[in-house]
Amino acid sequence: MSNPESPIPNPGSIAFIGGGNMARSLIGALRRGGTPAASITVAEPNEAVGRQLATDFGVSVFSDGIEAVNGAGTIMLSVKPQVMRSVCEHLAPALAGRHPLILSIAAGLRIDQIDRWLGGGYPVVRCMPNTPALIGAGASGLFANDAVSPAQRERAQAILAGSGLTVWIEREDLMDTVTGLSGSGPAYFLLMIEALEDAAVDQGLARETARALAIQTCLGAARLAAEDGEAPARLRERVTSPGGTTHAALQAFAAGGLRELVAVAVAAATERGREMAEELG
Ligand SMILES: NC(=O)C1=CN([C@@H]2O[C@H](COP(=O)(O)OP(=O)(O)OC[C@H]3O[C@@H](n4cnc5c(N)ncnc54)[C@H](O)[C@@H]3O)[C@@H](O)[C@H]2O)C=CC1
Ligand SMILES: O=C(O)[C@@H]1CCC=N1
Repeated sequence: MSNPESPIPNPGSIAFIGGGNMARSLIGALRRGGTPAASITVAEPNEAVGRQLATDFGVSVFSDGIEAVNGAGTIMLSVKPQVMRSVCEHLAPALAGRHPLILSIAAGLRIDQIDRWLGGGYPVVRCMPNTPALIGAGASGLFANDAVSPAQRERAQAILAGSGLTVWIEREDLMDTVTGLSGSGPAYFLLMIEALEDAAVDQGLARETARALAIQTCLGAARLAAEDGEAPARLRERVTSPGGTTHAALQAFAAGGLRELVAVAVAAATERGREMAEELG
């Protein structure tokens, strides 16, 4: 495991195929970490999106992937899962002679699918980042196939580490679990912030005040869990006076089956990743 404070070795020349939200976050992190703009190319068919990337990060943007991958040592596949097959099949002839390192951040898609669509025999690292990557507070799981060399593992990790925590996952099927946990996870905590805010507003607190308190409470709890060294359950006990207010709230959560509901939600996200992979062949 590495944390965001780890030094970021120069990851070399990298081509992003798809310059949307996640790619933008990862490119921003690479640039902030000192990767020169000249080492980054992007294929992005949406002109406005591409122009903004070029303006903000100084990177070269092409409308066609073939131009973007020319000479790149690492290819980051950052398109939606639904277009990944056609994107890979389009790139295959241009990559066949040199087999560069392939990274994919697509939810669900398995390494064997991506490798097959590219023509086979590629070193592929499947990665699952999340949106807090935008501010360097992301969390990524990574899994490499056997064709990935130790140096390529380091390179893959360096590319993701600029945007936050990186963790190597021991089995590829668990990457769907990572997707259901941390890939989709920012949405769960944001939903909790929304719900807390709404509950307090219903009781009469001003929305602005409720939002500020809810956000800071989420941030504070996360920082405590990250920095204190105690397990989250112990930290929760410290908040919970016997017969007090927190106890009353936690009892309400338990009566509503919160833990079970969270397990069902994570399982639904995990399963959806697997289904998407099946649907896309
Ligand atoms: N949004 C999230 O929270 C996370 C997303 N992911 C994965 O990241 C990938 C990208 O997701 P987002 O950035 O959210 O989507 P997005 O829709 O913002 O970005 C995808 C980009 O690909 C471009 N594109 C479409 N066809 C293309 C082609 N043929 N060649 C090059 N570019 C093309 C689109 O114009 C778009 O800008 C997905 O596979 C998703 O599963 C992974 C982790 C978290
Ligand atoms: O919802 C999705 O499919 C993507 C993958 C993880 C987060 N967003």
